[in-house]
Amino acid sequence: MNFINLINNSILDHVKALDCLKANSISDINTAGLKISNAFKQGKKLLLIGNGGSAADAQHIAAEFTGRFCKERIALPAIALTTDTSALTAIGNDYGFEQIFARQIEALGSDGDVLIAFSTSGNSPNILKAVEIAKHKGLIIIGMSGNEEGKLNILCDINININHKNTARIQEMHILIGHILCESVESLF
Ligand SMILES: O=C(CO)[C@@H](O)[C@H](O)[C@H](O)[C@H](O)COP(=O)(O)O
Ligand SMILES: [Zn+2]
Repeated sequence: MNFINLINNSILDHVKALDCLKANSISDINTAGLKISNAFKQGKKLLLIGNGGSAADAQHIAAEFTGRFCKERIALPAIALTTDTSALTAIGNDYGFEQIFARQIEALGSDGDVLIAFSTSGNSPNILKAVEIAKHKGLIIIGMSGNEEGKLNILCDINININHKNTARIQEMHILIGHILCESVESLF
């Protein structure tokens, strides 16, 4: 008994997801980096949302901007809306789980801010509600998804879609894209 087959299959699957990213998303990642840089240069901020592993991705990328990624530069304003347990539990309890991000965006989002919405299914109701209100408030929406048929795809200004069946592999591409965005934006500050 060993895990060798599982390990080989996971690596092969990861490479397939990487090929898909390379073939389809380079221009969109470039546009996303420029939009985030321009927003920061205009004094706007970046908000990030996601569920489960993608909540961790949202926090991870926000921290790269407020802290630093590869070089010394000014602190950049990025906030993950996945971290405030009081807000998440109060909004979830009083308005429903679908509203946990939407309500925070209503409170904190402004015209010209950027929202990164991570959702591997592209169909999580709390993500879709958040994107709806963000659109209404004039935020620029970058969707990171993984299901060609997800509803998120058509709601975003920039849609970075990893066409793959496996949630973990999609998330691995999302964190790579997140790091590339950090390095691209950081190079301009
Ligand atoms: O990390 C993982 C799987 O790798 C899970 O926690 C996963 O993020 C959760 O099932 C999420 O609820 C999935 O949501 P979404 O990506 O479809 O919006
Ligand atoms: Zn996971």
